[in-house]
Amino acid sequence: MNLEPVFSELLVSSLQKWSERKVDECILSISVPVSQTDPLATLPLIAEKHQFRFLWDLSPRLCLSAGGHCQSLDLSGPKRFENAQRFSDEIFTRLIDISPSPVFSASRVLFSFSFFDQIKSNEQSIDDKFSLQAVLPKWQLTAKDGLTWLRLNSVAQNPSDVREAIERLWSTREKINKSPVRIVNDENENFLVDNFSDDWQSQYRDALTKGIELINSGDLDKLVLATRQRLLLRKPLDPLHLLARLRVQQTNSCRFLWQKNHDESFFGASPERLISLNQNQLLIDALAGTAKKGDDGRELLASSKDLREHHFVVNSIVEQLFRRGIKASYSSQPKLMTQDHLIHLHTLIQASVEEKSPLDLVEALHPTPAVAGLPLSKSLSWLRALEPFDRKTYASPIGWIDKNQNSEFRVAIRYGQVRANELKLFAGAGLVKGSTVEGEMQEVALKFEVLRNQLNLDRVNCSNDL
Ligand SMILES: C=C(O[C@@H]1C=C(C(=O)O)C=C[C@H]1O)C(=O)O
Repeated sequence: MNLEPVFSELLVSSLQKWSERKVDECILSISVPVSQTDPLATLPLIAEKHQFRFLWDLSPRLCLSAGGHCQSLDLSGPKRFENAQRFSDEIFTRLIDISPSPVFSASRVLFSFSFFDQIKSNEQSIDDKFSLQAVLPKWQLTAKDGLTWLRLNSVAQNPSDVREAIERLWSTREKINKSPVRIVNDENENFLVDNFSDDWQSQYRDALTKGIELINSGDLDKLVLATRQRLLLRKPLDPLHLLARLRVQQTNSCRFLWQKNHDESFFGASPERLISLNQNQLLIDALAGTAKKGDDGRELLASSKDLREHHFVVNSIVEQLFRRGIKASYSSQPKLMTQDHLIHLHTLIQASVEEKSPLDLVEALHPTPAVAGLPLSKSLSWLRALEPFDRKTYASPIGWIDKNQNSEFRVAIRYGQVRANELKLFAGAGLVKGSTVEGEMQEVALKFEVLRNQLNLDRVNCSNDL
């Protein structure tokens, strides 16, 4: 593969491929190598005036950032996974990939689902009511193994659209090549918090008490109740600074960002793969059972309550796969996974799949009992009743599908929602037989504390009246 592109050659081959197009509204997807750069640090340059920004950061492995919409779909309702798959399939039939590029830099459709298929009506704002957002980004920057590729997706209806796309790609490539490698480094920056409220505690305590009653009476086997902590920041927050910190603090996770516009975004550092599909290899993380890192997890591995909580998740995932004709393999004993100050029970579930569409799998698995409960539909009704807010995209699938149908979706946990200078952190804990209100309060308080520390959120004043 010749890595150094030549403008005139790119133009000629693009016009040639465009002239062979099979659909009128084709999408040109053109990619070129750029000098090594950090997609996180360079995201403001590619996103420029575009509102939409996305980050998927597994660096030092894959790191991908994206900005702007080439094509997008927002919708709500029970058929959202099917419609999302159709959207993605249609995009890739219209897409003409111009230049050969490494597999890791393939064009991707990006997806964010909300937890429920309808957002609670009292929490909807005009642009906050969708349970699926799908985007083929205008710009995509992908880095892996010391290589970085820039990609532009653009609808081309006539030859001048083709030329214009190549010129834009070329000038952005030059900007990136000329700009020094800027790593966002905010090691020492504190994000000052004017106010943060501990008022989640009393409401959460009540919800936990009711949840434990439901478990003890045998109505439910498991229920994962979540709560949120609201923080008011000194100044509006640029989530990229938070993500740069999470990259240092949460190495064992995928850092993600979905920024709808300048004011509104959500981000997080998820240790939990809902699915990863690479060729025919399917990988899933079952993650449930949490302790503070301290005794190297010996207590956690011996805790019958945590093991039960964990096995509910493993069994449910394996059963969902089996129903779809997929035979999974996994070890019968969980291992430990550490994430900064937290330690979890973890089982890697693997399978070979043939011709499965990624979003069929996401639909089958979301939400797992790691973030909802068992039996599923009863636990979802109880979550609606006991959580006095809408989860929106917390604990929901976020991810991508590439043009080869490779795909990865994470469960959006260790998560915050940003709106101007308000930040809401979300965390949840799983209840099973043997859970106590105090134990689960502590688990969630610990999750909040870890996240606040990682983000360097320093409290200036304390008040309970947010
Ligand atoms: C729901 C969350 O985490 C989930 C719940 C866990 C538990 O209850 O032990 C552990 C990992 C996650 O699957 C969260 O962190 O918000």
